[in-house]
Amino acid sequence: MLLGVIADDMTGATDVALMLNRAGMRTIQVIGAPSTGASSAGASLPDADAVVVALKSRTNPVAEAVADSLSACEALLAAGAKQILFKYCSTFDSTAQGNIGPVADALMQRLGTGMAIICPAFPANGRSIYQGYLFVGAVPLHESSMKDHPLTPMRDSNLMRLMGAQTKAPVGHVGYATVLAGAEAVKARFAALAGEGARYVVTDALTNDDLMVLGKAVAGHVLLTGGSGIAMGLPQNFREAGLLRQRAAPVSLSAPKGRAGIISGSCSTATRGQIKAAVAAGYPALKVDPLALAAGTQSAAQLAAWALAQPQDKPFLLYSSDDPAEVAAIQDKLGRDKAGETVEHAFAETARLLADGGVSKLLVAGGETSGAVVQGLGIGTLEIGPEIDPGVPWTRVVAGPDLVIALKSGNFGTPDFFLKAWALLD
Ligand SMILES: Nc1ncnc2c1ncn2[C@@H]1O[C@H](COP(=O)(O)OP(=O)(O)OP(=O)(O)O)[C@@H](O)[C@H]1O
Ligand SMILES: O=C(O)[C@@H](O)C(=O)CO
Repeated sequence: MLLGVIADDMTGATDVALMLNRAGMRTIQVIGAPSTGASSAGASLPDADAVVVALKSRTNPVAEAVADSLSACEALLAAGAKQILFKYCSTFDSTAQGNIGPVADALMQRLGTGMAIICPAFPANGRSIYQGYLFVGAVPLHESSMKDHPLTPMRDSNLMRLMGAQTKAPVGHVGYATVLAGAEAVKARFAALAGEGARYVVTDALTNDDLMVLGKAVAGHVLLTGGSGIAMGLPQNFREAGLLRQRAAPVSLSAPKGRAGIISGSCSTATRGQIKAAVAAGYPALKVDPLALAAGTQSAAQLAAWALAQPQDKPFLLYSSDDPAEVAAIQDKLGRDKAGETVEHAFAETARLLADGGVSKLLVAGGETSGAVVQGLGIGTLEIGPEIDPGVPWTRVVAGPDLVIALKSGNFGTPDFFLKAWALLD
């Protein structure tokens, strides 16, 4: 293994795995922190150029997030990783308590390094950094829909301040003019900032070319932190060092015979648009009611039975997705956590019943929903397939039931995502 990645959520993990796979690294995603009890922790990881460990550490208690990230790091190092990337969200999802700062601090200490880059930029999905401010499309992060995120509301866009609130370590900045001047200029700026005592460095990046420059500049860094964009330039470093052969990214994936379906617990604007398009295209669709689930008048068994009874010419769609006012009303009645858990639990159980019933091609929308479904299906390892849209690949289950599955971040994908994804399957 060349590169080890620790991702703080499930869909973020497939996002970065896709980025590496596209750039020519054979990448495997494993679910959960591998056990480090045994001295041979790395032996439990699959053989690949890059391994992405998908954690659920974005919003859990800080101590747990740190412990899981360190376990993952240990296993990746034991398997031979030469560089570690801590992957968080391209919208820097976190609070003043963490978990980005504390996890990065712990990894920095474990890896014995004095500096790490901070780069959530992902231009293909509209995330760019200028003067250290993170933008989502045309607006600064704190003006985007992330300002109202239920768990990690982002009310500032300045990455130096956001990171500064989560760590005691000084945070510096590499401006855009330096990035435009190339990798050597960036390296010189890193050295100057290190001399001034900086331990984290926010880097401006507006385009994929900028990410390639930054990727080159961090070739010698043992720890990187960022979104999937910063992974773009890393395979080339390994190739130039003679450690990686040229390899074409997959353009399709052969899927096992069986039914196709969609499960969506994501309530994002993007997902709701994608559901609208699927319903308009005549996909059989059933809206799941969290209140009925909580009251026991709707159940996973009923959802699965409905889905398996639908004609097979179009994928079925099970969705709890709703607009913010409806979600707020349900949260008022059930409590926010109970509402989320009720839906996630139902979808996890439904997915298990669907796989038992012959479903072999599944699209899942939403990070938390994906985590629950992957757990419900007992998936241990995923191999990365072709890109459906930036940040969202098809994957094949390697350890677990025989199926192909795509895990879509709430905010990702074009409006016809649920319609076009199937064309990439053989
Ligand atoms: N109708 C609903 N009312 C209340 N909560 C809901 C409803 N539908 C889904 N949920 C819950 O809302 C949460 C949605 O989070 P999820 O991470 O799956 O989607 P997302 O936030 O759009 O995606 P991402 O994290 O990838 O951006 C889940 O906990 C889900 O169970
Ligand atoms: O970086 C992103 O935006 C995504 O990979 C993600 O982490 C969504 O949860």
